[in-house]
Amino acid sequence: MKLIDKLYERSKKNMAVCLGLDTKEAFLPEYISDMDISLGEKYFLFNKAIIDATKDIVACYKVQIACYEALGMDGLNAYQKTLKYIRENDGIVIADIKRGDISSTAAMYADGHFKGDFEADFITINTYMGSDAISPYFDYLKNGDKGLFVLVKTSNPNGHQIQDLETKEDKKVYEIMAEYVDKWGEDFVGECGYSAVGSVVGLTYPKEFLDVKKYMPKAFFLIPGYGAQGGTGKDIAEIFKDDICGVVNSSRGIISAHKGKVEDETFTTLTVKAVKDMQEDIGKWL
Ligand SMILES: O=c1ccn([C@@H]2O[C@H](COP(=O)(O)O)[C@@H](O)[C@H]2O)c(=O)[nH]1
Repeated sequence: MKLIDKLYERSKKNMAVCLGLDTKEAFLPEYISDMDISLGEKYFLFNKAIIDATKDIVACYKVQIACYEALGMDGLNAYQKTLKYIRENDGIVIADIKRGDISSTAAMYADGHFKGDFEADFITINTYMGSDAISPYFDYLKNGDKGLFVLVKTSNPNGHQIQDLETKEDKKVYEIMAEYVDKWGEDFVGECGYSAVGSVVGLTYPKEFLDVKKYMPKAFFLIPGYGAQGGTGKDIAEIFKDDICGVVNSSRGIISAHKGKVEDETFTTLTVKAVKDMQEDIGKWL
């Protein structure tokens, strides 16, 4: 089975929940904070406990590399161990690395994140530098066991400054990007009808989401913006009207759910509850 088909199946089974491991010191339960080990080692113990508790109820995990890079080598060690642990447990992992560069450098990013120490299943990329920033990844997509999520319309408040500009073709910049995503994905479509070249579109702009979807009917979506950024299950209803065409990420909303409430080994009961609440919130509108 191709990776995109596996992600699609898991998304349908687990109500599209993508659990974001944006691990930060402030989110650690006290029993881990108090340990006499490095911060990176604490991050991994925290992530491992969350993965063990949620691996059968989420569609996938998204690991935000910035949270680990911020700790230097100690953090990158935790990042590596987290990706490996998810994949060893038959989980699907999206590395949120948002890379984008000239093709000779993009080829190095492809090697760095699709094999070796930092091997992930999907990675996020930024193609606002054009086709050169994506073409080096295509070789890795041919076998059907890797995938990409391309930034199209991001969830942040000021994304409109560039992405919503009108072009001389009477389309917005993000609409042009969506057309490119559709073209780039043509050769990598799975049995489910979606391509391994997917798209990042934020839930914080539900109207624009419906607009952008028309330009790339084969794109599977990575949808950030749920929970901490204000997105809700109601916002996703229209987007998922015909099909569960993506995964919805929540990071802070899930991994900090226990803070100030449960600080011992049982903290993951509140992580699981946060995942189930999110599933219910999405499911009730479908
Ligand atoms: O448009 C985008 C693209 C990526 N992100 C990332 O998703 C998570 C969101 O975290 P929350 O805590 O659920 O808000 C984070 O890693 C972002 O870098 C995004 O938010 N918007």
